Amino acid sequence: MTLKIGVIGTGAIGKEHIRRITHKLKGAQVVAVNDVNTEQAQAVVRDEALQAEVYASGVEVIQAAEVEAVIVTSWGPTHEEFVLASIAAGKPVFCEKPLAVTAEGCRQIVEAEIEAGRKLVQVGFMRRFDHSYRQLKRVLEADTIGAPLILNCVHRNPQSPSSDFSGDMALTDSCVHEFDVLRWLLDDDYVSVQVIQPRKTRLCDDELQDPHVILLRTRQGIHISIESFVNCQYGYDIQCQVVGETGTANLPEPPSVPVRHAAKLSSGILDSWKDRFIDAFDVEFQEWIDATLRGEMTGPSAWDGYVVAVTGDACVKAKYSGRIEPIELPECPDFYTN
Ligand SMILES: NC(=O)C1=CN([C@@H]2O[C@H](COP(=O)(O)OP(=O)(O)OC[C@H]3O[C@@H](n4cnc5c(N)ncnc54)[C@H](O)[C@@H]3O)[C@@H](O)[C@H]2O)C=CC1
Ligand SMILES: O=C1[C@@H](O)[C@H](O)[C@@H](O)[C@H](O)[C@H]1O
Repeated sequence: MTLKIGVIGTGAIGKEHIRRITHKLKGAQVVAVNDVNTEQAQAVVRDEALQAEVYASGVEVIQAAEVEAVIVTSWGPTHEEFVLASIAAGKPVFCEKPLAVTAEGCRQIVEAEIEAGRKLVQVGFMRRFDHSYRQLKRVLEADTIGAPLILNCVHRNPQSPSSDFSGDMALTDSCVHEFDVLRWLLDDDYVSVQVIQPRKTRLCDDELQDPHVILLRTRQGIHISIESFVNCQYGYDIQCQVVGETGTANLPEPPSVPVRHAAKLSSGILDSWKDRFIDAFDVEFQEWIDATLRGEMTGPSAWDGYVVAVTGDACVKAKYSGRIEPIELPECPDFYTN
């Protein structure tokens, strides 16, 4: 069986996902695309030799008879409309982060999905599919280091990740990956957050605060520190250390050949999320394709997207209030616990 997919947004990550579905993964075919930049959408169809129609709008892709499932990789503020339209059409939809740019938008998606009575939405939190995070989770589940007490995490990009990167996007656009993967890792939820603004680097846009330190507390009382530094210059560096009652466990580093040369011992550091998470994206999409063909939805849900948005909003509030702010969530609906 082949899953026939429509893709909305053929920019940087849209192209990557189209390539992996077309040339690497099994069980799916891209049959329809759209981008507000029509020439770009046409170029992807040509360059990847797709048997796909270029539609004039995202909604037309969703409604196209040949499209069985939708991938949304357009600009963040457009996600909500396309996810809601996919739910209305009864079609499974994979949406890159963010699910919506406001918590209220995410909540509307949650309500629409519950109303539809069927899980249709998966959010692109790919770290849950990363081999190293999965290894770390297994160590915690085996109780090897006792109960987790403290997490020390780092999210560093060499330069601001996009030309429109501004304001509080470090909190609402970059660290969303930590917000999702850490609650998954710990099987826990956040209750409060404090955001510290250390001395600013001189090597970024004057308007931008960089770095930030985000201090989260979970229901179980676990203390999490996330350093977000999106202009660190030297590379793309993701770290996570769990301190437990009887030991510590670190996220494995990406493999790199240690070189001894000229009185130095060195190893490489990656410089982009594309390389760091390339395998995670492959696993994420293969699992999504397989589950969708079985009529299931097994990855990060609309509820997970909502929790992350609420966490991001609380971070922004904490940044400007300078106080510890509560992270208030309603009970998770039964729909998402089964
Ligand atoms: N999971 C991850 O690690 C990553 C996720 N992303 C997310 O993926 C999404 C896209 O990011 P990029 O590809 O880097 O951005 P991009 O700017 O390269 O591509 C976005 C595309 O959306 C198109 N677009 C904008 N409005 C549209 C509309 N109304 N209808 C159809 N197309 C429209 C633009 O023309 C552009 O081609 C963002 O939400 C971003 O946060 C991006 C990078 C990494
Ligand atoms: O999603 C991503 C970017 O949009 C974001 O801005 C980067 O900081 C992340 O590391 C990357 O995974």
